[in-house]
Amino acid sequence: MAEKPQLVNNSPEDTETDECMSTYTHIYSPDLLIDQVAFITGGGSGIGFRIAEVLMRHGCDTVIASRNLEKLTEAAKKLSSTTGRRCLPIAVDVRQPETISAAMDETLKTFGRVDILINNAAGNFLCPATSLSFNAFKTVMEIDTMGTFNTSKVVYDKWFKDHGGSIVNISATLGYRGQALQVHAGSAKAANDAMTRHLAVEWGPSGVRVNTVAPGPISGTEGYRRLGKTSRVCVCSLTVVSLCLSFSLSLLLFQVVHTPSQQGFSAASRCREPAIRPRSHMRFFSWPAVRLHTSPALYWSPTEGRGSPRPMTWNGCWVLSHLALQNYEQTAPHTGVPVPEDERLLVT
Ligand SMILES: CC/C=C\C/C=C\C/C=C\C/C=C\C/C=C\C/C=C\C=C\C(=O)SCCNC(=O)CCNC(=O)[C@H](O)C(C)(C)COP(=O)(O)OP(=O)(O)OC[C@H]1O[C@@H](n2cnc3c(N)ncnc32)[C@H](O)[C@@H]1OP(=O)(O)O
Ligand SMILES: NC(=O)C1=CN([C@@H]2O[C@H](COP(=O)(O)OP(=O)(O)OC[C@H]3O[C@@H](n4cnc5c(N)ncnc54)[C@H](OP(=O)(O)O)[C@@H]3O)[C@@H](O)[C@H]2O)C=CC1
Repeated sequence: MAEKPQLVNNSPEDTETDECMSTYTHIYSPDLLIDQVAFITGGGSGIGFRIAEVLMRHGCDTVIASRNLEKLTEAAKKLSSTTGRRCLPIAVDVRQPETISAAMDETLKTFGRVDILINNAAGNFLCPATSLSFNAFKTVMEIDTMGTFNTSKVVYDKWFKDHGGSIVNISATLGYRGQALQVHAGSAKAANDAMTRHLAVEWGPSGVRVNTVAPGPISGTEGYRRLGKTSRVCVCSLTVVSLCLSFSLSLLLFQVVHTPSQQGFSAASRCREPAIRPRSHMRFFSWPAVRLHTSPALYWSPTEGRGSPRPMTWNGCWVLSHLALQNYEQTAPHTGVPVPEDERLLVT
């Protein structure tokens, strides 16, 4: 009889810095992305850095692209020495399509292919609308929204159009209900969410999947630091914050590798209770709350439907990610063993 599939629960340590994790437990095969190539904007820090690390730990080579080449070079060294995979740092301003175009040329020359695009680069700061200059609003729209379009279009034209691929846009939940001091970032991310749906429909026939992951506040990141102490207390008052940069791990891998068709997966959350402990997340995300939609976009919205956003704990992300995978794939990660419907929420 096949061994009963179980999810492991080995959380990595929390960290406040852009260092690779000192230990790592694979929940999927280490070879899952072997010899694939990911182009990650903003991959030199924060969430983008962690995404690069996780993909590389599964056999992927990466390009990390942003404005600060010194920072990228440092990050690439850390990533390569920890994972044994290649990481190419390239200076890019996503507001300037010609820099992205040159970066793609360099990527194809070095690696010969691109399989995954992570649109993670963004800019944000807290500012009330009344104090926000026209240029400040425009700057955030240009980095977050134009930047996402620019990069997607260049990568599509130069490679995905003929070879297919997977685009994952890093969004944010702050615009779902409206947050003070965030009209610029909320508007930009909302536009990106719409862009995700449109491009998924248009480019699906070329074998390109376009999805969104929308995190709530993630501690240990620049975005989180920029909230400032007072705002952090407002946002996090009920929750023990823990780093969950690794949220990207299983969910992104699941998305980029396992979603078989143009139609993606929508994990629309409806949180009705304090979601602090993993068990809450289990109920919260239990079937059929995690459900398949015909929408091509994936929205992981751990704070949607709540009065105020709260940081997702690592364990919550862990559970959510596995639920997403299990419910969609109906197989256990790593083993491929089919998961009986009544046993899909196993967590050890
Ligand atoms: C009473 C209420 C109490 C509490 C509030 C409660 C809740 C808080 C609200 C919501 C929080 C809820 C959840 C949020 C949780 C987490 C965050 C979620 C999402 C995070 C999204 C992110 O994107 S995080 C990414 C963070 N990292 C970065 O931003 C790094 C990159 N950033 C930059 O490079 C710069 O900061 C930049 C974005 C400004 C771009 O740089 P550059 O191109 O060089 O532009 P500049 O020339 O410097 O500036 C352009 C114009 O913008 C104006 N500006 C710049 N900074 C500010 C600022 N801090 N405040 C206001 N305006 C600013 C600048 O002056 C320029 O405008 P001019 O008119 O002067 O030209
Ligand atoms: N932190 C959080 O709590 C949350 C974050 N997010 C999203 O996660 C993503 C990462 O944020 P986080 O890790 O916090 O922040 P970081 O500041 O670490 O990441 C943003 C990255 O974008 C790059 N970048 C900024 N502007 C440009 C540009 N014009 N061209 C190219 N690259 C650029 C920066 O590098 P460089 O300076 O070298 O250009 C930086 O590496 C963002 O999309 C953010 O909106 C969403 C919800 C919550």
